[in-house]
Amino acid sequence: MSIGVNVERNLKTFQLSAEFNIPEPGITALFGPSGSGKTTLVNMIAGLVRPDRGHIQINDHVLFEHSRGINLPVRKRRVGCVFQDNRLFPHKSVRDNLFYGARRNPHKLPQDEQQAILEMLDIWDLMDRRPNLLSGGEKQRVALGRALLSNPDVLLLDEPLSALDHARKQEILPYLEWLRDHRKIPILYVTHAIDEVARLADHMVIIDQGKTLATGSVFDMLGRTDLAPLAGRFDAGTVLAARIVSRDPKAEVSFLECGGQRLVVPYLGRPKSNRVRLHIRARDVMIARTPPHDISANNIIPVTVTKISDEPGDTIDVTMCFGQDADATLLAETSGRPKIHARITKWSGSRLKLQPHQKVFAVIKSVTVNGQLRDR
Ligand SMILES: Nc1ncnc2c1ncn2[C@@H]1O[C@H](COP(=O)(O)OP(=O)(O)OP(=O)(O)O)[C@@H](O)[C@H]1O
Repeated sequence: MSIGVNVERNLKTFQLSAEFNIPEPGITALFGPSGSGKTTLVNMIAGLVRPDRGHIQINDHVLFEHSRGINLPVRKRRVGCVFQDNRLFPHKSVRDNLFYGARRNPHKLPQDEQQAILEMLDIWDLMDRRPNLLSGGEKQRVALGRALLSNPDVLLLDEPLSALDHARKQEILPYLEWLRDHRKIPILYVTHAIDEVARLADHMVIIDQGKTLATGSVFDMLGRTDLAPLAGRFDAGTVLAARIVSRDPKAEVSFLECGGQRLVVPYLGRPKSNRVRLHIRARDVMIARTPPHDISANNIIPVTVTKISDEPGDTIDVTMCFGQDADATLLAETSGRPKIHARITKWSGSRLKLQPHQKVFAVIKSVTVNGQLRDR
């Protein structure tokens, strides 16, 4: 499964010219500041806005191709959409909303897959209610169910959680994780929230002022310190893949293994899977020349400095790879050895006399590590 997008559109005060390919299933985060063109792009894929030029393709299914005059209507695109404002029919029951698109769809989902989706979304008790009697989180679950039951080739989620409070977001996120891990369809997920990107996404497309700025794996993109200034929202950090080694419920901590190092994080209470994805913000990482003792921080990782970016401002971004062996820097480039980023003041950097290839220690408080379970 793949999505290929290469489109242009002139909207008088705004020019969109974006190009990206999403090569495999999984969640691709479409990330960018307000007004950068994310919703316009989603609307183009959905068939709600017509590009001036270019093409949009899902696998070998061409949705739009200017040069050949192809512009499929919305109902022929096999695209499922969930918007921030859910757009449920207020006069229809949850059941009728759910099956609205599916009834007229010639590509119906098999009965058992429909059941699996309804089970997963846990909406049996809501079936006869009207949307005005649902909570925000319940409405979004129904909107998600309606999109999935239409058996789409691609799912477009345009800030589906942004109108929800923290508790309701936590209610929906596991459903999105289920989708990511169990449905083999590409999902394009528009969000402003970097913690959602770190938790859910496999790939990232970063868009600014109507242009694609960068695309790549979420591990690479979140570590790109050069993208940090993007509207002040792109809070650079590190996403690491780790494995749960053991847990201590009494001490309320979990012990993980990542790149040959042990990491301690707050207790992860959902041990369904032993894989975990960690998000560590660059500003939460300290650097020490010698291993500190008698310190509350639980994670003191021997690392080697690979890069120091010295940009205007009072901070520097230091990239370090795990390990202090002679060829650590080389291994980080060639064998995917984990890297970690720290943002420290220039003053600290010069005090520590930091330079590339230097052996130092990355110090991370457990509580600043955001750990999320993942099946893969
Ligand atoms: N129909 C239109 N006519 C003219 N300008 C438009 C039209 N639709 C969108 N725009 C402009 O295009 C730009 C991009 O808007 P868009 O809604 O795609 O951004 P966004 O990245 O989704 O923003 P947000 O995160 O705030 O939702 C904005 O400057 C907007 O005013």
